[in-house]
Amino acid sequence: MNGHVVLPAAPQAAFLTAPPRLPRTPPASAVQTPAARRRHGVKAPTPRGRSTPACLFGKGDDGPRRSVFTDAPPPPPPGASPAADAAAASRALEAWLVDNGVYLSDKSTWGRSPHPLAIANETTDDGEPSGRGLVAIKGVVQGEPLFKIPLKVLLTKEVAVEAFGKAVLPPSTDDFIAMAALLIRERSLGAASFYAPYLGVLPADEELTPLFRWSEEELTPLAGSPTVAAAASLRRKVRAEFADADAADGLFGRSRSVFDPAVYTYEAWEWAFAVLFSRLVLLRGSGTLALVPYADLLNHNPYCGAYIDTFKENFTGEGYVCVFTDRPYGKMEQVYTTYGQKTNAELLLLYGFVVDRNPYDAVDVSVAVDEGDPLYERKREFLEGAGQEAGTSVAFPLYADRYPMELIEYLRFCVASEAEMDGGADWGDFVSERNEVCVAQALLGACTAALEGYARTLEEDDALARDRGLYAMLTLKQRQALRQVRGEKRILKRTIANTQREMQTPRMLFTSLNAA
Ligand SMILES: C[S@@+](CC[C@H](N)C(=O)[O-])C[C@H]1O[C@@H](n2cnc3c(N)ncnc32)[C@H](O)[C@@H]1O
Repeated sequence: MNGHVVLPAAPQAAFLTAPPRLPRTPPASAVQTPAARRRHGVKAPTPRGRSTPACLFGKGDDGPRRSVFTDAPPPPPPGASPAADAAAASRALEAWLVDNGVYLSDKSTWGRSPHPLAIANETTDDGEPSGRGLVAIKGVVQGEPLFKIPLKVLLTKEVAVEAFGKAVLPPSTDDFIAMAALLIRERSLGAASFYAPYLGVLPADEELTPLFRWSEEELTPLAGSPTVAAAASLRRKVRAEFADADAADGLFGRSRSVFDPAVYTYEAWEWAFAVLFSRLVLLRGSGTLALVPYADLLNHNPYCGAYIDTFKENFTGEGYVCVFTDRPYGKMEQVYTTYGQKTNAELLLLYGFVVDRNPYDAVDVSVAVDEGDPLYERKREFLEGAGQEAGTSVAFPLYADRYPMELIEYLRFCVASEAEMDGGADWGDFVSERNEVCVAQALLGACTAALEGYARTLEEDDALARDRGLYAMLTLKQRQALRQVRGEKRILKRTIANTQREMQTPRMLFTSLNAA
C-alpha cells in the first residue's frame, strides 16, 4: 500500500492573474462611446475623483450622510497618502452606487430603513490584514437584508457579450473567459468605463495574492504540502486558457482589432482571473456567475450563514441582489458572509488567505492498491470494470475530527485478501478483524508518509510561531504558508492518534462514529 497526500483537482474554471500595465490612451477599439453605453444599458460614468460623493459629505438625494470612517475632514487630494486614496476610492464607489439606485443613506425614508453598513478601508482577520470590509454602523438584526444592488451594476457574461457583441464574444463562451475579457476591457478604459468606481476599489495587483500567483521561491515554505501541486496545476490551467484565447483561432486571435495584444496580455489575464476567483458569486435561482459591486466587500467567515439572493421589485419589476444576515451584529462589528465550506487549501489557492479554526479544513490523502499486492491486477481490473480510470489511486479528504466512510470502504477493498475478494464482501461493512487492522495500518502509513514529506516538523513550526521575534520577520505570505502547513500537519497527526487509539478495539475500528 502506498499513500500520499494530494489536493483535489484545481477548480474547473481556475484561470489567472498579474496586473496589466495599462496603456496611457485606451486603444480606439476599446473606447466605449456614449452610444455603446446606451446599447449596453448603462449610464455615463461618474468621472473618478471628480466629486466628493454627495451621500457622504454633500447634500445629495439622500441628504447628508455620516460615516464612521469618513466623518469630519474633507477628503485630501488624490495621492496624499495610500489611506487617503483608499478612502477616496470607497467614497467614489458609494457615490456611483447611489447614482445607480442603491440606498446607502443612514436616514430612513418612506418605505426604506437606514442603510446599516459602511465601508472599512482596512480590516484584519485572525490578526492579518484582510483589505476592505463592511462594518455595521448600527445594530443589524438577524435575517435583515443588508442592501439591494440593482442587477444593472453587476458584471456578468451577459454584460460581456453585450459589450463585445455576439460576433466577437459568442454567448457560448465560458463565463470566466468572457468575464476576464470584460474586466480587462473595462480596466483599459480607465475613467471612461462605467465600472471605473468599482474597479477603483479592487485590491491593488500586488495585494491579489492567491497561491497560484506565488513564485517558486515564495512557495518554498509550503514544500511537502499538496497545495504546491495544486498551485502549479491552477497556474498551468490559467496559462493554457490564455494560450487558447491568444491563438490565431482563439477568442483574442480571431478579433485582433478588438483585442489589442498590448492590452489583452497574459499579465492582464492573470489579474482578471485573480479578481474572478476571489470575488465571483453564484446567484441562486438564475445560476448566474456575477461580480456584485459592494456585496463583494464582505469578508469571509466560515461560521457565517449569510446568503445572497436575487429578487424582483413588485412595482418596478427591477431585479436586485440582496445579502441577508444570519445573525445580529452590534454597532462597529464587521459583517461577514461565507465563501462556502472551503478548506484552507482552497482559500489559499483562490483567495490568498487561511482561516484559523476553519471547521471545513481538510487535507486530502491519496490511497492506492499496493503495486506489490499479489492481487494487484485483479483489483485494478475490478476498479476499471467499476469505471475508475487512471490506476487505483484515489484522494479522500481527512478532517480534523472525521474522515469519509468512502475512504474506509476503499481501503477495505485495497487490503482485501483473496478469500475476502472471492466472498464478494460488502466493503461498506466490517469485513474481518485482519482487514480492519490492515486498513488502519494503511491509513497510518499514508499520514506518516505525508508528514515526512514536509521540510519541518509540526513542533518546529509551533516553535517558530511562538517566537515573536522570528515570526515578526516573516512576510505575510510566509505567515500564511506557516499557518497552512501547521493546519495540515495537525490534521494528519490527529488522524494518526485517533487511528492508533481505535486500533485497541479492531472490531469497532471504523464504525460510522468517526466517519463523516
Ligand atoms: C470578496 S473579497 C472581500 C473584500 C476584500 N477584503 C477587499 O478588500 O476588496 C475577498 C478577499 O478579501 C480578503 N479576505 C476575505 N476574507 C478574509 C479573511 N477571513 N481573512 C483574510 N482575508 C480575507 C482576501 O484577500 C480575499 O481574496
